Amino acid sequence: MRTGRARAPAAGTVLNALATGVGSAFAIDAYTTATVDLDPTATSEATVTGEVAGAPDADTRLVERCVELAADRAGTSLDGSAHVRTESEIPMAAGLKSSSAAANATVLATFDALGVPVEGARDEDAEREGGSGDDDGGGDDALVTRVEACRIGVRAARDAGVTVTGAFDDASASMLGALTVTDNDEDAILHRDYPVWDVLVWTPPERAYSADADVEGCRAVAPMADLAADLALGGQYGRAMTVNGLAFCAALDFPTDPLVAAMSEVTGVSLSGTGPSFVAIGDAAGIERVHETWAAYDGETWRTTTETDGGTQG
Ligand SMILES: Nc1ncnc2c1ncn2[C@@H]1O[C@H](COP(=O)(O)OP(=O)(O)OP(=O)(O)O)[C@@H](O)[C@H]1O
Ligand SMILES: O=C(O)C1=C[C@@H](O)[C@@H](O)[C@H](O)C1
Repeated sequence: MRTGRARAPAAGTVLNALATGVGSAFAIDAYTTATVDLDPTATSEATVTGEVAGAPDADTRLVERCVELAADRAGTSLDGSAHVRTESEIPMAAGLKSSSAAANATVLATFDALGVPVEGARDEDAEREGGSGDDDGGGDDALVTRVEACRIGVRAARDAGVTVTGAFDDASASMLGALTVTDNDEDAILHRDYPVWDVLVWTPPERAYSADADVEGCRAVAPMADLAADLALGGQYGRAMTVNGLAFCAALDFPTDPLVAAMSEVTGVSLSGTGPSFVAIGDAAGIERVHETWAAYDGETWRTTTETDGGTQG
């Protein structure tokens, strides 16, 4: 039996990509951990099974597909059985990129089990991969970069049907850490930065699966998404977030009260992903004032910070 482990962080939204294909997200300090057990004993049919700790009915197709695709990339055929188990601090289908974190952690854990180190400091990854959707490994097939590992998880998410655009924005923020702006149609990184913020998250009790989101409604706010993209590419992440929040709350029929209550106290505030969570970024004092207001809402309100390390093996 060979066992591999890895973890990857959740993320919050600067810009939802459902309107135009351009999106932006930043990693936060909450994690999903994956453990992959590979039993090489040959069976008549190789099996990959999945399990989500605390959620026996969860759909495990995403993480199972991640194991298959990572093994393919490593040139290993899964003749025996493979089992992946995830444990997560991130609520599922809450807008906090649980699917990206689970996919990234599983791909990294599979490579860990196979003894394949995933290369690349975060800046090297961004430089090597910046702007190119075609160059998957810097030209060296033996080398797996973190961006390539991330693209494997994005492909698995598309295969499993849990995403609309592939969500390379969320996946790259989770895998590389810090903040990315991406073109999800090309799976390309357009911009990268390392802001340090206090972060407030409100997660209402309901859940919203990204694959069920009203895509036509999101496309209708494309002019505001273009404005948010210009702001984010110019480094004005907070203003981009708040424009995004107003536009996508309108498009997806979420309340704007949490945004209005927060926007004069913080640097930026938005609906995260396709909801229902909201995220605010700013300094500690402003975040604490908004915390007092959001704490009265139903569900969980919690403080965290930006995360800059991204996914890690072992
Ligand atoms: N911890 C996990 N382990 C295994 N699979 C997971 C895990 N978290 C999420 N998933 C998969 O992702 C799906 C949820 O995807 P969805 O995109 O709706 O959630 P999200 O990533 O939290 O939301 P958003 O994209 O709005 O941030 C689940 O149905 C499951 O297939
Ligand atoms: O499924 C998708 O393609 C996406 C889902 C949300 O997280 C969005 O925030 C993201 O930009 C794209």
